Amino acid sequence: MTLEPFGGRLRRAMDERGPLCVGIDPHASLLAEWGLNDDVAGLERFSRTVVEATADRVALLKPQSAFFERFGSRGVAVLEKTVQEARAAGALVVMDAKRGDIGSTMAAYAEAFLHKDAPLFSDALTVSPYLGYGSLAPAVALARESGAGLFVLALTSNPEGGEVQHALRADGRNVGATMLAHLAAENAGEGPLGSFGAVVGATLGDLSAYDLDVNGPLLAPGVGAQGATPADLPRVFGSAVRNVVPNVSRGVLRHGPDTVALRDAVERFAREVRSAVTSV
Ligand SMILES: O=c1ccn([C@@H]2O[C@H](COP(=O)(O)O)[C@@H](O)[C@H]2O)c(=O)[nH]1
Repeated sequence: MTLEPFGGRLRRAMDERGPLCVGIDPHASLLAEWGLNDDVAGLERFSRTVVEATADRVALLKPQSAFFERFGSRGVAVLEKTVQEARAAGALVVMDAKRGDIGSTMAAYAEAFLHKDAPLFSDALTVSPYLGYGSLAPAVALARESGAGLFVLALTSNPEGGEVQHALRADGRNVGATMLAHLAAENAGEGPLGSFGAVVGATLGDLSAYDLDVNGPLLAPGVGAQGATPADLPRVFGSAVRNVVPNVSRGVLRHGPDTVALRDAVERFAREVRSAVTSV
């Protein structure tokens, strides 16, 4: 069965549930805070708890692959289960694996995450365009075929990102802006929202120098532990805020393992994001 394109599914989820992405980032320190061992059983309990507490109420869940890969093949097995259970419970899943390579290898990464029969199939995948945007072509093609989406690292939330993303090209445009322009071209004519989004940090301050209107979603990490707040979103994103899905990982996860406390934290962020977005 072919899925409806990711952009349409995400738009609906954002409208119905509110535009919030909760990260599943099983840091060793969080496992300890939750009273869990830093092992595969702890990883599994942590991830299942987050899915049970949140998957029926948030638009997007974002497992951070690194924290699962840390445990080798058994960690990846937990990641597979986490994705499948989150999707079965009604959330869209963006796999945060930030893959990027030459085109022929990128095709294999795409098969791993975006082929509809892959064990790790996810509704969307984060990808790095820093081997050249064109190197992502196999992932774009397979995402279109499967009804999945991509989130391309354009302007990341970390302060070190600027040395690459703010670098000026010969035409005077910077690298981050160039990635946004590629995405606008990818999403041209798509509705209600294109499936090819950008990662743009909520921590970056005023982005009015950029054309953020890529007709696709803007995944905005940085809210919570990295210091940005929902109230910052209109100032950072301007009118593009209507397509922003802020990500919160540690800001929610630190309220676990109690399910009610996790849900309360999600509701609080969701309410604040809704009110910030509708103020524009
Ligand atoms: O620019 C980026 C891209 C991805 N991330 C990821 O988002 C979460 C943020 O976690 P917090 O605990 O809310 O800080 C994490 O998985 C990062 O790898 C990002 O922060 N910035």
